[in-house]
Amino acid sequence: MREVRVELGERAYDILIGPGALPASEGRLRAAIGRGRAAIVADEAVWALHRDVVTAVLGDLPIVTVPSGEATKSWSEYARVSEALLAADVGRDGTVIALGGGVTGDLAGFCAGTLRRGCNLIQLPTTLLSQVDSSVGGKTGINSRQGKNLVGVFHQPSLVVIDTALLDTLPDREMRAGYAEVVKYALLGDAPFASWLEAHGGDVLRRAPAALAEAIETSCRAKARIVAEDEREGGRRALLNLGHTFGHAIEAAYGYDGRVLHGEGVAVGMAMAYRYAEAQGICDGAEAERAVALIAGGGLPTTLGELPAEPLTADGLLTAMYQDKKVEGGALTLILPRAVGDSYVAKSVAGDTVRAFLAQELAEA
Ligand SMILES: NC(=O)c1ccc[n+]([C@@H]2O[C@H](COP(=O)([O-])OP(=O)(O)OC[C@H]3O[C@@H](n4cnc5c(N)ncnc54)[C@H](O)[C@@H]3O)[C@@H](O)[C@H]2O)c1
Ligand SMILES: O=C(O)C(=O)C[C@@H](O)[C@H](O)[C@H](O)COP(=O)(O)O
Ligand SMILES: [Zn+2]
Repeated sequence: MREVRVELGERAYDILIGPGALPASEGRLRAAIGRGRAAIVADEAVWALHRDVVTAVLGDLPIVTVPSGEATKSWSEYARVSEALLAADVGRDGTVIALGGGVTGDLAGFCAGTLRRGCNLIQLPTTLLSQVDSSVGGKTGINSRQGKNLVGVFHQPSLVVIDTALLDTLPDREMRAGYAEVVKYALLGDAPFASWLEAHGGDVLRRAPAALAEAIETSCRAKARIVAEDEREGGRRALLNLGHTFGHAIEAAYGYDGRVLHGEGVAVGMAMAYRYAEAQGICDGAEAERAVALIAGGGLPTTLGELPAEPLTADGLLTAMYQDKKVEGGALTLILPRAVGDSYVAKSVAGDTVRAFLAQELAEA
């Protein structure tokens, strides 16, 4: 089994990666749970598919299932799940075990972070996206009417167990959506990884075990390094948001109804960040082209025109972008690429310039 440590002092934890990592980690899971009461919060589709392997390892714990899909990151599910955990007697010394993709992990993590002012959290991610990104780093939360992830807390897990065998049942579209976040690590700061993905991305998407484990470990190492340097996004962690200011605005415009998945919004958002940077003279055209090709090579959309028909407007998208948590002093912050494998945090980005860019993107869609 591969192991990655997130070096966060007294909140440090391990990420265990591999096919069969879940059954192989029984002892580590029991130690992480300790003596308090534990309960599982599970995506209902994942529970139906994988309950046997989970109960074989964890026994018959109280289980709270949540509906599959982004709409679950809501106030109503936050209230319902929190009440169910309290009813199951999960104490401050207790543990919430999140089983599912990023939706379940973000929601269950937020419940754990606020239940009795914070209890233990274990992440058992079951999508490629959650295995390379959302289960690590402690960002938890829900969406609000105003936008994406606007209510939440930083709450680190005490253990992350990534059983890559669980991906065998993941639909191909979800594999591609998770691959967008894999490509993100390459684009934001790892040019050799970009070259590796150009050669082996197809193997990752086909779930070839060696390529999959390599991509997941490389992604988790990249995220662990950045999170250890800047846990609460005071600076460098914002790089992990490459493509997300555009992407979150796109997701909001589609109403979180499943037509545009998070990874798909991020894919288009990253391509837009490269085109924006090229238009501003920050990034060379050939580099932007290479980045967009890497994203498209994963079977992902790179333009607004490839998304389902929806009456998007530049003003609507820009308004959503101003809900971004990176806004400072009323001005946009964007993660902008200089090249493949090199991006930086750009503050005080002029809204008018972005509006004109959005109008251009929509005109070409
Ligand atoms: N906290 C973070 O740092 C962070 C990072 C990236 C993304 N996110 C969030 O993660 C969410 C997206 O997560 P996601 O892409 O995992 O989506 P998801 O949780 O909605 O899961 C995608 C779909 O796959 C199904 N599924 C999950 N595991 C399966 C399996 N093994 N077999 C079959 N089906 C399975 C689910 O039922 C669901 O329909 C977004 O809300 C995004 O904002 C958070
Ligand atoms: O962990 C981070 O930091 C990230 O930005 C990872 C992103 O992939 C993820 O989508 C995150 O939830 C976005 O964070 P937000 O702060 O923009 O809500
Ligand atoms: Zn993301």
